[in-house]
Amino acid sequence: MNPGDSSVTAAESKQWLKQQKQHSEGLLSKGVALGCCHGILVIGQMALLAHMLDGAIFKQWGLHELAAYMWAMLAIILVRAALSYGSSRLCYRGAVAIKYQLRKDLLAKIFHLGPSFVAQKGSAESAQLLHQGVESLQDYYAGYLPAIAYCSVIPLAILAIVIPFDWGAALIFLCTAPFIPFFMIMIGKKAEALNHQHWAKLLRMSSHFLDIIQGLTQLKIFNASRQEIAAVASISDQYRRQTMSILKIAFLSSFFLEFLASVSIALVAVIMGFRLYYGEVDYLLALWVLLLAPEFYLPLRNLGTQYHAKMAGVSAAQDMIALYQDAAVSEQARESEITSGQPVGNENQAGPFNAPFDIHFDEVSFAYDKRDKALDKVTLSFDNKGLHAIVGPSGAGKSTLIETLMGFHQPQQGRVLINGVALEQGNRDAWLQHCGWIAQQGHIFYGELGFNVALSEQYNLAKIEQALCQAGLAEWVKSQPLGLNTQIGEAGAGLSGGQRQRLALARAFYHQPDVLILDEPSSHLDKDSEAAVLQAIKRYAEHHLVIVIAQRLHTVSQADCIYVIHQGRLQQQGSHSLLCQQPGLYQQMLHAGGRHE
Ligand SMILES: Nc1ncnc2c1ncn2[C@@H]1O[C@H](COP(=O)(O)OP(=O)(O)OP(=O)(O)O)[C@@H](O)[C@H]1O
Repeated sequence: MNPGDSSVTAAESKQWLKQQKQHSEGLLSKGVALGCCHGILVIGQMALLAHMLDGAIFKQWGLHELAAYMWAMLAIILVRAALSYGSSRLCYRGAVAIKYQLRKDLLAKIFHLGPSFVAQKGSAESAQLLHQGVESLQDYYAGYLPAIAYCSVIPLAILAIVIPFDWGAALIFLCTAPFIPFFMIMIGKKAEALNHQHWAKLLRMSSHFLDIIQGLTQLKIFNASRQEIAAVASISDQYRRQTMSILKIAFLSSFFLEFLASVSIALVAVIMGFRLYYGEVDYLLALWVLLLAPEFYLPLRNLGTQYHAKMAGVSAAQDMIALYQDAAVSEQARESEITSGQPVGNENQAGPFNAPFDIHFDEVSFAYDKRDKALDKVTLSFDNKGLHAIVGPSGAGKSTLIETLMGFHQPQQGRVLINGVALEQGNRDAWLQHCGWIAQQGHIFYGELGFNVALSEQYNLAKIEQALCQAGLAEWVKSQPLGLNTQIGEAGAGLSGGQRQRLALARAFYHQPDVLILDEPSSHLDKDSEAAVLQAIKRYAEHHLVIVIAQRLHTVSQADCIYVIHQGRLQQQGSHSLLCQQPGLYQQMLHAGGRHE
């Protein structure tokens, strides 16, 4: 799904945003309640002020008569200040609690949808949704939603109290108030569409920036940086123009709201002035109504200033809902597979998978969207331990086969059976807990070396040292002044290709997965280190299942079983010595020096 192409309507988005209030653990409601009390108390404060002015100006009161009112005034000001502080703080904390929960949920959904979803959507867009998208909800929950509540409570409270004293003044309030929300809705319609386009453009711009930063070296080498800078300038300019259009609407709407509010207050003042002149009301009442008039329009004016927070929140929420829907569809597909699938083997095993594992691909076919089959009726088995290798030319389907084994792709035909249970019938997350996967470019996280091996701040020192030793990295770590506390830069900056690969291997040895999958585990290593690492892998395979993807055939000559894949089909299988004697692709690859493009 492209951003901005979301099929989620604004109404659904608003409904969904309201439902998320439950994550604020009541903080938002308490904050709004305090805010309402703060707003309602203004009626008393203005009544006191009116009495004081009336007394001091028209009744010639001295300090003694005014003192009681002044103390009451001080008390009310202090109470209102405390209520205002408490309300803002609770609303802020409520919004933070909602954001925290949403980030957790969204991240869980992204994990559930897996790497293929992130690859399709774009990592920058996913990150932007998690960061900026969720962040834009802060003002929605802490600003816009309370403003809505104040609008429906405070003006009504003022009306309800003014009516018994002077229904005429209440009538003026009642007639002028609807102009403001009416005008806001008119402007909001136009601004809503613009805001959604603005959000979509922001997502595209983030993707573009990330692409450029990641490919900076390539762009420099191929002298393409100028075109890219021009492309970025053009996207940024479109974004700037869109931002200006939104700002124009925001300024215009603020101006009209202020204008309408000022005209309304002036109208109240003029009408009350005439009524006072003709003796319909006394000074005290006229003064009180006049002091209350700005307070009556204040929540409506505040709502106007919070309106952009609402639109930004609604736009971001549309993409979040789309993500939830994608996750729900994937979940449903999995559930329907479970209910419609024929139970295979022992049904009780369908829950958590238990080691040791026998893996069987039963006529598995899979094609990426509208592409030729990447896997075509593949039938093969991996025993519960030993070294197994998958070889084949580039684009043969080796990675797809492994990703299907890890449940990232659902076969369109056939099944992957783990201990006799179809993978889609069990819990994929439980299965993944038993797998360790070292991709060709194993990801190295920003952080300390020890963390990068254990993927946790708390680690077992002896285990980590053993893992580093197995991966041939122990000597290098010892030579570092900070040892395991050595800081590693983003994506392994500061490490050579070989060190990164060994670090990723050490991670696998530390975690001791039952099924270890390695993609070209020695591609960045020199001959001596390669032999040592292959030896360590072979030793690991004595008690675990290890599956190695390789194009360099000498790295798999010791494998217990080699599977040769070509154009998504299993072409040959057997030991190195057997395949060497068999005419076929393996022989051709051997003669071509291990590679076959
Ligand atoms: N995300 C994707 N979307 C569409 N097609 C894909 C995608 N990933 C792979 N393919 C296609 O599926 C086929 C198998 O790809 P795969 O990556 O599994 O091959 P491979 O054997 O691992 O290649 P290599 O050794 O070069 O990594 C190829 O034709 C490839 O173009």
